[in-house]
Amino acid sequence: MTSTLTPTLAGPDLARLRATLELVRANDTESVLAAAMPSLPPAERAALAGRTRFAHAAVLIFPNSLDGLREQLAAHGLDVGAMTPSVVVRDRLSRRYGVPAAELQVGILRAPVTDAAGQPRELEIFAMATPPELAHLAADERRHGRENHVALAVPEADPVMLAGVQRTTAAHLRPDGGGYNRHENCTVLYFRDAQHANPAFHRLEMISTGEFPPLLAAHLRDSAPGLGLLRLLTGAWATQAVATAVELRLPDHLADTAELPALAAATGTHQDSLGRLLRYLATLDVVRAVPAGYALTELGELLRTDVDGSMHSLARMYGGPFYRSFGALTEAVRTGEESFAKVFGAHHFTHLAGDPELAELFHQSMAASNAMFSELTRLVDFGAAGTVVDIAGGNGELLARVLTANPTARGILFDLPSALVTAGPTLQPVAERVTMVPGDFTRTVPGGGDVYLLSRVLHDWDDARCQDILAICAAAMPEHAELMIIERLLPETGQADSLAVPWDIHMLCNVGGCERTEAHYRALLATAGFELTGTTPLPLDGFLLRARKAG
Ligand SMILES: C[S@@+](CC[C@H](N)C(=O)[O-])C[C@H]1O[C@@H](n2cnc3c(N)ncnc32)[C@H](O)[C@@H]1O
Repeated sequence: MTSTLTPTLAGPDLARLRATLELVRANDTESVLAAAMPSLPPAERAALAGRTRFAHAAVLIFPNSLDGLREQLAAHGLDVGAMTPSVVVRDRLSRRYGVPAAELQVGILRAPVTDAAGQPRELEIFAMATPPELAHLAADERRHGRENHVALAVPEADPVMLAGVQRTTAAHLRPDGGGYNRHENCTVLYFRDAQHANPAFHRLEMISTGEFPPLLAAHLRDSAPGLGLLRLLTGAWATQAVATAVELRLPDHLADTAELPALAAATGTHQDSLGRLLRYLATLDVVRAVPAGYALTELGELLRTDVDGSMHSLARMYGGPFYRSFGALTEAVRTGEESFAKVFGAHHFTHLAGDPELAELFHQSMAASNAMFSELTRLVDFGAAGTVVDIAGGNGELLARVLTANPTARGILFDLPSALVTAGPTLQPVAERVTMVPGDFTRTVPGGGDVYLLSRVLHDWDDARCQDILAICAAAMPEHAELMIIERLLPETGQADSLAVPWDIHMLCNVGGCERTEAHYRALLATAGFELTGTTPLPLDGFLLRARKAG
């Protein structure tokens, strides 16, 4: 049945059409990318612009009828081609509003547009015939602009290039479905930023000639609502799977055999269950499947007990005591007091003092980040230092490295007695040049040193305690001595992806301390009469902060 209605274009739709037309005229590929993904770094934006081309911007309008719409649009200066039916937008509207698809009539019209630089682009117009009973749908869509999008063509897509384009985009926008259009032989990937301030950029469409089945399947999988959340919610399972593997010394045994029966025998485990654990560990990139069974990945190698930089103690701490205290994180956030003390009945270091085995495990686990220490000894020449005093130096891992790299330097390891008893094996190769001094840094620290190290100590404490520790160091340090602090630094602005951010929560939960920005440390140092003289990055998001007494 043909409608005899003359379509009327509502004022708001005309305004939205004009705004979209203006957007097409005013933009090029780079500016569309900049607007759609403001957090995309300029170098990546330029690379993406080199592989894509701004093709069109789209808007959905709501005339009362689709018949004669071309003529209506022409009367408003929009020269559109023939209308084709839209299945994708119709089905999305049908699902969104619970209206049977058969009751919705949606067409696509395209108007060629030339941008300011003379480049050919298009205005894509989706039009839904809107009888009065669908007016609510039109009002809601106009308000939220959910079907607005900008489209980029990927002219010479190949599987590797398109995977890079997809990954780069997905780091800034959420994958939001897509499909392969057999008639036009093109693959379309949708991305979404529902919070974008400009509704025109709520959706981004990437159109590539050709069919890319594995890539499209992965994109559709990532598009499922809740997938990211499921990954977050199962993070604890990953922690426990790794901790269990380490508890069973599985990484050590995997260094000898790949076969499941032999692994089950060596670890004293139920073979089928061990197989299931290994299959899960493979998805976490800790092991990989090989013809005979499983082998360690590069990451898994770090969980062996006999490798330099082993993280096996850290896995036991994070899957053990710290796992239990994280279970009470809500309490820490509620009160601002560390949950470790609630769970174990005493502050972290008091608890360790009464449990030598746990103290040993903790100090070994601190050594898991010794990549920071190797870089420090590479960056700093301690040759002329004379005496290096490591304040709260734990089991001596850092001091041993400093003295090994600087054969003329001498060292003092200062820490609580419970820590010093764990230091013997670590310091053994440099034992002749080291003095161990037990003590409490809230009372005194050794004087007469040339370099004072404070590695990962200040983040254990609140500002008031840090000021005390720094003041006690200042009082003990000769005028010429240098203070070297190793800490992670919170980003000064924004949400930069720094390990300091999760570790700040770790500090809240386990010791009642916090991570800080560089400015925060500068201010703390100033209260004790120190001047920050330099900040140098170290591996694992660590930093070396160098300070001297202000003149
Ligand atoms: C996080 S660990 C850092 C260890 C080492 N500096 C490192 O970077 O691996 C903190 C150290 O502070 C020590 N500590 C805690 N309270 C102390 C106190 N009151 N006096 C001296 N050392 C203390 C602990 O024993 C522990 O070795």
